[in-house]
Amino acid sequence: MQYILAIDQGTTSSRAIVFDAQASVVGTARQEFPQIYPASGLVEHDPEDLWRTVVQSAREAVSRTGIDVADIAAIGITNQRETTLVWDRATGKPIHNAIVWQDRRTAPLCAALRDAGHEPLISRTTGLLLDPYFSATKLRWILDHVDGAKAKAARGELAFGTVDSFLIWRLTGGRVHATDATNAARTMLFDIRRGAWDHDICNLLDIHPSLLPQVYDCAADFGETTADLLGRAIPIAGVAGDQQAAALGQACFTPGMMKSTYGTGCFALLNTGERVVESRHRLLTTIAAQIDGRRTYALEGSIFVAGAVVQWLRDGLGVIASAGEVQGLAESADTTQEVVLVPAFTGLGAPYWRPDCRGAVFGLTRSTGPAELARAALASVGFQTRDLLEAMVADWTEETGTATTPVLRVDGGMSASDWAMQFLADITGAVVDRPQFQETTALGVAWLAGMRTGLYPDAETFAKHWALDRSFLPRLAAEVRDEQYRRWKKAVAAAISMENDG
Ligand SMILES: Nc1ncnc2c1ncn2[C@@H]1O[C@H](COP(=O)(O)OP(=O)(O)O)[C@@H](O)[C@H]1O
Ligand SMILES: O=P(O)(O)OC[C@H](O)CO
Repeated sequence: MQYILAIDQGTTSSRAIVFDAQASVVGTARQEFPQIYPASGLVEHDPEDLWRTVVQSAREAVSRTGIDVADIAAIGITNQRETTLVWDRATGKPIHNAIVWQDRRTAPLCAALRDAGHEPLISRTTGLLLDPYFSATKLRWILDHVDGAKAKAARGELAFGTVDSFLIWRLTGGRVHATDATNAARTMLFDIRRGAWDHDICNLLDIHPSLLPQVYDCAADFGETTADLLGRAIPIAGVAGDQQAAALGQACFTPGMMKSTYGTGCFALLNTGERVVESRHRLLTTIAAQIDGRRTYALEGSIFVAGAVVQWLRDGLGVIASAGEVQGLAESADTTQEVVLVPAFTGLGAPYWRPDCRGAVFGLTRSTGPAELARAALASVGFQTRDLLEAMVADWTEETGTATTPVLRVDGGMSASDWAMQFLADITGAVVDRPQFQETTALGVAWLAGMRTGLYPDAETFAKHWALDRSFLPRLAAEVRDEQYRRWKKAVAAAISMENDG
């Protein structure tokens, strides 16, 4: 028993990685799947695409390594969070496409709940804000819009879950309906202090308790896969939302440590240890991990569009053929043009929380071209991170009484761009550390599963594996940095002022 199979079901692709006993990668496989955009602000995934790509990539990763399946000690599952599925318990078939975390269709319901004065209870209990980002209102939407769903839910015939739950259900042949505390913390139905579903919020949203999965530690017994999937039953021993898993993979085990992941979106997590820090600056409070029944917490800043802006340059504008080309194009930009791009394609996340805001570009001239747009696109990710970092430092300083800017441990597809990472350091004034090993999300959940099965060591020993690839130091003078940031804030304010204005 010397391998761990990590499944990373992300927003744009499903990945499977086999790790050996030293937590080194011995095999990987990845499959993309289609994004479904039914209308502006709406994003769905076909659940069968999620399932198919997970199974295929797991099989491919295992067969590429040539290892004996009997040597896989356990599986770890990490996933895009908040994305909401409801399936029929009898057939295992979802009753609607998965509604993806980016989807804004429940903005009116969130606004109605806010107007009715429910936000304080929800924030205090769940650590979240009333935003369509989270699962609860998406679940309500499915129950309200699928014929017969409410009656079936009342009869206990339906199951709700985030992607981890759906995968666990399918992998175990419908025997286990479970999730872990980090995923539960993203539903807006979970009391993060008590570590239990909150009856008041469930009642408020009319969510029948039979819909909800059992909530376990991140390293726990989540059942065994059916033998037909990989040739042998394998225990599922670790589960965590992908951003929490990345924080573990980045070895952010100590309060004050921070990671920032640049995938489709950007998610920055600051470890606050056992403290539940209530943000005064519109960040989220979330469960960072639950191990041996002990919960640790994080402050989180969530940005909906990071690498997705590069995808837009590639697929929407067609100015690059692959994501890797964006840096060269950005470097060729005329730097005297001060183009600012606010990529609010699916609204603005932290700290603005404006689901109805849409993107905008400022400073266009007759000679603005693809290079200037590419530069502005990469820069927008740095500016958005500064928004988060300012809020985080303020919250953490108020909590601890010490003002320090944390080092940013970065990862995710976009962190491959040296230009973007240097700009990030320049505009935030923070040191940006990129590790050698980039699959931190898979590594984090592999650690949970491996620790549970006795293959991997405790956190402290595991943290020693973290190795630096490159450190980006801030080079801009503070006045220049602040002037550029001031223009960004003006651009965001202008984009917000256009909200609902066509
Ligand atoms: N060299 C690069 N420069 C900038 N962005 C990149 C680069 N390579 C990938 N990306 C972006 O990173 C994202 C993919 O990162 P990944 O961590 O795989 O995301 P996810 O888990 O959300 O699917 C894509 O949005 C892509 O545009
Ligand atoms: O799949 P990713 O890497 O885009 O992460 C998505 C987040 O979990 C959404 O909260």
